[in-house]
Amino acid sequence: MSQTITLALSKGRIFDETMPLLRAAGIEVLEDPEKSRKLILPTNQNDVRVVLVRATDVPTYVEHGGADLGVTGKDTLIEHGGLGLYQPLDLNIARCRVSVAVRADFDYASAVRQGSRLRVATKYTTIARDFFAAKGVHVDLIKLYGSMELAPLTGLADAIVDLVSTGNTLKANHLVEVERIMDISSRLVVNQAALKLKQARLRPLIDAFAGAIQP
Ligand SMILES: Nc1ncnc2c1ncn2[C@@H]1O[C@H](COP(=O)(O)OP(=O)(O)OP(=O)(O)O)[C@@H](O)[C@H]1O
Ligand SMILES: O=P(O)(O)OC[C@H]1O[C@H](OP(=O)(O)OP(=O)(O)O)[C@H](O)[C@@H]1O
Repeated sequence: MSQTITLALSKGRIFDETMPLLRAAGIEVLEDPEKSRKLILPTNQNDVRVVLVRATDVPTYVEHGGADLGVTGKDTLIEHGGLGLYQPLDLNIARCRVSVAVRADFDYASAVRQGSRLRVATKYTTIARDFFAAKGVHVDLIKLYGSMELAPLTGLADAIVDLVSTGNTLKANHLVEVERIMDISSRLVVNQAALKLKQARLRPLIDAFAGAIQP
């Protein structure tokens, strides 16, 4: 295993919110991912590079050693399963929640009370399955990869399970949040083999991240 450290990040909020933590570890990314088409970005440290991957692919890259470490949402981590990943830190960034939402004119409480079978569209099938199973609500899950808010508006589903932060997306689509399933933030994930083999470089990095986490 080479001694280069590879950090997997997704463009957008995870990249942006990870930058202050990297700076605390003395690392500056030398190119702006919004301006460059490069997928491997150099840093001011010769032995550290950042690879840009889809948010849902971060755990996969780290699990299989395509990256030594990465930053990923708890939502993504649960859906991935987290197998083979060391998860030393909750970075307290990209905070939001996973919720159930329905059309404002859909009576969710009485559907649940009456034991109706609910059609639920979501990208988060593991979280949704576990949540409704624990409540004893029967659901037909419809897997989507984005724009979940559209599903109740088009008759595809009765409800969605999706991320909510300000609530603006729900509001803009005339949906209401009816249950909060869990709070979400992003975690540092580390390849277990890399942690052993590159300890000398990774430990101080993890410690610097830990020291820079905002409450
Ligand atoms: N509105 C939000 N506010 C705060 N955090 C969020 C919000 N939306 C998503 N997140 C968090 O940021 C992570 C990355 O979200 P992002 O929107 O960048 O990727 P994505 O579009 O969900 O993933 P992919 O491109 O792989 O489908 C999510 O997994 C979640 O933990
Ligand atoms: O409650 P709000 O503050 O409106 O945030 C919630 C929205 O944020 C996320 O989408 P995002 O903006 O990341 O778009 P994307 O999933 O298409 O990347 C999520 O999928 C919701 O749609």
